[in-house]
Amino acid sequence: MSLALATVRAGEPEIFTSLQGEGPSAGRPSIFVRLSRCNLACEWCDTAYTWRFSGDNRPHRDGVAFDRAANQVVLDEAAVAALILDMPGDRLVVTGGEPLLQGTALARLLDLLHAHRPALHVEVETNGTVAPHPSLRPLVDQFNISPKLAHSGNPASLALLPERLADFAADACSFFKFVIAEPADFDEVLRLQAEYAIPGERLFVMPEGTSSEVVRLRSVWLADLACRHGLRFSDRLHIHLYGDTRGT
Ligand SMILES: C[S@@+](CC[C@H](N)C(=O)[O-])C[C@H]1O[C@@H](n2cnc3c(N)ncnc32)[C@H](O)[C@@H]1O
Ligand SMILES: Nc1nc2[nH]cc(C(=O)O)c2c(=O)[nH]1
Ligand code: SF4
Ligand SMILES: [Mg+2]
Repeated sequence: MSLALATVRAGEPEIFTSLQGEGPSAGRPSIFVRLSRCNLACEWCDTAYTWRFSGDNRPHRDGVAFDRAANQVVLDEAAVAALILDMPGDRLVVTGGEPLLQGTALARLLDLLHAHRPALHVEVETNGTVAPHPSLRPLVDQFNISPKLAHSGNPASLALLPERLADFAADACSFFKFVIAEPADFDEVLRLQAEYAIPGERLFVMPEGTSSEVVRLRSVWLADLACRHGLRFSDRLHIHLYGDTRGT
């Protein structure tokens, strides 16, 4: 089995250390591993290089066809584990692309890592459309679920799957993180919160943006809305620190 990973440059997997920039663990030094491929196609995706291989931006149920574009490298789990174990730290963030599309291979990777680092805390960033593979679920401490709202450009029939959202909403290890571009997007969050009974403690709103200035400008009114509705606010620390740079 092997894993398809995103790259920071041709052939070099995107595995890096940075502060977790978003969500409940923001500010914590973490090792990141970014997998490639996605089953959605958000118009404002800040990592489109992980899935835009074919040039065809329409959402795909089963992900775009793999090809060995410069944006992807395929490695076996043992090689990926060795690269990660070479880096200090007990927190891992698995992201992508949509990492849960490679659930079984990811479970094998986490098994290898846990054997060497039993205290490893694992977070998975996911769009909330894919059920974690049964072998994967016990190996993950925290899911950061970012369901895609209408402004992402994905049809709700692909992006907002009731069964998936209900399962994650019922799981105390899952934290929701909704990307907001306009105040009207907030209304959609409130509807989903009511529909799936997501507690405010596990619901973050986060400004859309890949520059510090845009994130800051959107944060002003978004923070006010979060306060008024008892929801948590997530900044994008890495954007303020490094801008829109691969591997940060
Ligand atoms: C690149 S995605 C990868 C994981 C998964 N595909 C998902 O969407 O959750 C990682 C996180 O970045 C967020 N994101 C992507 N592009 C963004 C943008 N332009 N502004 C704000 N957040 C963005 C996603 O919503 C998600 O929370
Ligand atoms: N520093 C940093 N924090 C992050 N939190 C979630 C990220 C992601 O791309 O999933 C991310 C990222 O790309 N960089
Ligand atoms: S689901 Fe995540 S990786 Fe996929 S297009 Fe949207 S933001 Fe990008
Ligand atoms: Mg990112």
